[in-house]
Amino acid sequence: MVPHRVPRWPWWLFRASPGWASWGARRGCPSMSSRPPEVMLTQERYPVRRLPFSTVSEQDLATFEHIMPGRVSTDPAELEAHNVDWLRTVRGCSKVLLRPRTSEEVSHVLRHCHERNLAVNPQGGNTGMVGGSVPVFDEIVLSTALMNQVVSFDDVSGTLVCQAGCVLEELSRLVEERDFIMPLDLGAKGSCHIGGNVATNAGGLRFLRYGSLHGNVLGLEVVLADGTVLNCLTSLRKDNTGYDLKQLFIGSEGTLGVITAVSILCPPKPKAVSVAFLGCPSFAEVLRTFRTCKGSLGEILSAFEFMDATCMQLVGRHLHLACPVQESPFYVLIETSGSHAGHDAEKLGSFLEHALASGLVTDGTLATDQRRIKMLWALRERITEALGLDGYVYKYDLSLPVERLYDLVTALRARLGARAKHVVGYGHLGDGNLHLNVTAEAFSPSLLAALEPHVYEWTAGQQGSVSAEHGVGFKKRDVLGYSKPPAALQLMGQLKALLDPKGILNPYKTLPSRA
Ligand SMILES: O=C(O)CC[C@@H](O)C(=O)O
Ligand SMILES: [Zn+2]
Repeated sequence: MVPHRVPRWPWWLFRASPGWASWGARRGCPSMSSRPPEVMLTQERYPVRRLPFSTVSEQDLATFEHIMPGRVSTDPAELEAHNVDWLRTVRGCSKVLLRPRTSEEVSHVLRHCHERNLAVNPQGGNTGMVGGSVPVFDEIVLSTALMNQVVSFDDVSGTLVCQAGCVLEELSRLVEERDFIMPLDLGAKGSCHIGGNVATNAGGLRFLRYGSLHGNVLGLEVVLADGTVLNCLTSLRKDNTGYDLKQLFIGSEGTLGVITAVSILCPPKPKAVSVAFLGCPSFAEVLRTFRTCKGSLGEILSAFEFMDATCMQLVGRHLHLACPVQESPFYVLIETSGSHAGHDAEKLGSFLEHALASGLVTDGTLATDQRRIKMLWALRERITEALGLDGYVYKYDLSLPVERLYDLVTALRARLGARAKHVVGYGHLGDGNLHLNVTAEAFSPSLLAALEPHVYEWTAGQQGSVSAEHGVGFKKRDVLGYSKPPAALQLMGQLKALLDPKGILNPYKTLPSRA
């Protein structure tokens, strides 16, 4: 059985400054008695200027109402949740929320916005990490929430075709009932939309086994800035007819077009899943364990995650999750997924025996039933949540050579000393992806100055990437130069100008501000 993991980000546990719990920002939020301080407006915290877009007039509202009767909102209370990111770090001041149901409606909206020079912020589940899904100023929020129809599922090929607003967890349930799984899984699956996943090229926990959405997405329907509907919603495995245009929109964060439907390839559901949670005496041993594990487990290895001792302490302190093995400097979570329980158990058993005997790991526990698998995954998946309860969090999502993955964490601890509350490293080691998080009592410009550009310079020194899987959004747009050459950035700007000449789609995101 595929483990059922934490269903959605527990948004209410996050805080943007110490001393208060986040309030009312997301769907399904419980009512809380005291209202927390508002998140600072992005335009106040960051040096960003509004571009000369038009502002929405009564006439525009009437046009939208005509396009989608009853699905145009100007209610400030309703807009609040769409203006603030789930980490409660950025906030726009949009006055209009549109909820189309069809790509035709999206097309009519964009045609009108293009003519009128109105900026638009496409929004899925608003679960992003880099401020890409909320307006910076007063961009119109174009939500995919009501575009939630499954079009078809082919249980021979495993191809799912659905609208962009389908929630990942609901799609997972649907395909699992038919003995398939979604090729991606994220902690945010209870809220995130498949269109948002594709627009941000979300990575997640199944990347090691099934690869990126650039490989799993077979086709897309996209509405361009001028309202043109680009129907590339093919379900073909092979289609070598010139430029693979859909790839342009995967990871473009709604800056080149609005994804309205997706055709995606789902792998067969593994018949046997096991999870081993192991303690390692040092990072060198974590690396050796990874190497050995790849060699011994081969095709059944489906995840190799790691976390350091501080992460474990924080999930213990803030979430009361108990460490299932002896305390260790590092922990790894290894998942296997295969088609034959006996065969997988034999392979995993001999790998674990070897790892323990040779001192690669000092202690470990193995789960094969769904309840324990879920428990072990929670230790890794809920680190973000524990960090959110620790204070203000500075987040870095880096791609690095796996041998150097932890060096920056150690170096930063020495560099920051008592200025940081905690410096932790965890992530998708199997993908060379480090989540470096630094917590502090509150946001401080001087701590930020100690972190940036140092973290980015260090990453560039390793030929790494400043965004492995979280994307660029608003927060990382001015550090792209650390990972991309000027000619690549120039070409990105040219593509943007070609597809969205007025720059109305998700402005202030993805492209450098001085492009
Ligand atoms: O909070 C983070 O920095 C990472 C979140 C997510 O990508 C994860 O892998 O847990
Ligand atoms: Zn991650």
